[in-house]
Amino acid sequence: MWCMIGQPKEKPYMDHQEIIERENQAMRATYAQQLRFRRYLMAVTSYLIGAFMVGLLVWLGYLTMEYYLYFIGLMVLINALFFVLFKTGLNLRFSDPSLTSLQIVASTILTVQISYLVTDGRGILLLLYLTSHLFGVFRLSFRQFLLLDAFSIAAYGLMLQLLIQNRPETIDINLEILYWAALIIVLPSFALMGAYLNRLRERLNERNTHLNKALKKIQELAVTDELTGLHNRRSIMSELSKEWERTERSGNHFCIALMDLDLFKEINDTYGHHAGDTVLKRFASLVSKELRSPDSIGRYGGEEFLLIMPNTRIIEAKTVTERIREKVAGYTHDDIDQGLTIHVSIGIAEYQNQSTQELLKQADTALYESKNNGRNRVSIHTTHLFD
Ligand SMILES: Nc1nc2c(ncn2[C@@H]2O[C@H](COP(=O)(O)OP(=O)(O)OP(=O)(O)O)[C@@H](O)[C@H]2O)c(=O)[nH]1
Repeated sequence: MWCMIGQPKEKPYMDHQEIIERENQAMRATYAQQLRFRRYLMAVTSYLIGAFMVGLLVWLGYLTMEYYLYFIGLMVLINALFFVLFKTGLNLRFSDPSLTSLQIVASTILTVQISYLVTDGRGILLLLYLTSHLFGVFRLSFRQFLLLDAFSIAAYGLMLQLLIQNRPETIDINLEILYWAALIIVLPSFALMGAYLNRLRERLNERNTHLNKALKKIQELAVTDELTGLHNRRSIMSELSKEWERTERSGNHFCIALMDLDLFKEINDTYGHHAGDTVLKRFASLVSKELRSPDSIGRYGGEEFLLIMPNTRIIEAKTVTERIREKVAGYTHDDIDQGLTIHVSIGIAEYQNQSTQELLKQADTALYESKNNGRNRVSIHTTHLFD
């Protein structure tokens, strides 16, 4: 959001940019949640592959059907739990809403149990540890990864200890230690890969933030008058079109005012261009302070400004612009010259179903009248008003 001079800091309504920004945020949040759910579905797929592999062990006679059903039951339970967490949005209450660590812990516990229950073919189950840890590569920090690795290695170690204690005759101890050593070696390498991907992701995020900032700045520059900080001509004309469309739909009223600094050329000629610029900036600031939040003001030309007053009848517009005129006239630019005052001539017109061009022309005619009648005054364009 860019900041126009004189716009109140806290607005009682959301403007167009704020609405867009909020919509974007909501869209990003929805997209992130969809992405998490897609990753969860990937995890479900890897569970199914796991179920198939364990099924092969059953077929080979290394695991009883009873234990296999226990494995399938637990697998369904775990996945149903995560499904509910993602679908109800409860996952958003966790510090990591992707629940990556939790999912890896759950699948590790399941795999360790099956590793304990099989009578042979334990080596194939090592692949399940690796696939579950693969998911962490996308998400976890190096530290989180190491913690998970430590957990998995310790769980496997504990399982091994129980095997040695309870069924030493069914295992080849050297081979089992070799499996464990493989885990100890391979899992930390995943952590390194994860850390590398994390760094890449961070760099990408930084670059994105940078680009977003640059884009905002460009958008800001595209609509802002550099000198005064008000809307530039293109932007205020676009505001006028929007107000015209809004009012046409709602059947409400709005007014515009063209404001032109009086004898401004003399300021430039007498005090220099820099002093002229200072006066323009000050004028912008003075006027902005007098406006209500729905009003918009922009620099229409060199020392000419266009004010749009939504939901306003001509009598109210007259009151507002008279107040502006008085404020401007009452300000002394002592830093330029002791007691120096600048005046503004104003022409106002009310929307009466005419086109924006016609409306501008009417305000301009009224402004011309103010100039002709001695300047420092507000004139109303009255044609059509009482039709
Ligand atoms: N300092 C400065 N002067 C500007 C800028 N844009 C326009 N001007 C000057 O504004 C002056 C406008 O002069 P005129 O159009 O003759 O109008 P005026 O002197 O205000 O006389 P009236 O409008 O009849 O009261 C010109 O001298 C322009 O050079 C600007 O950005 N900075």
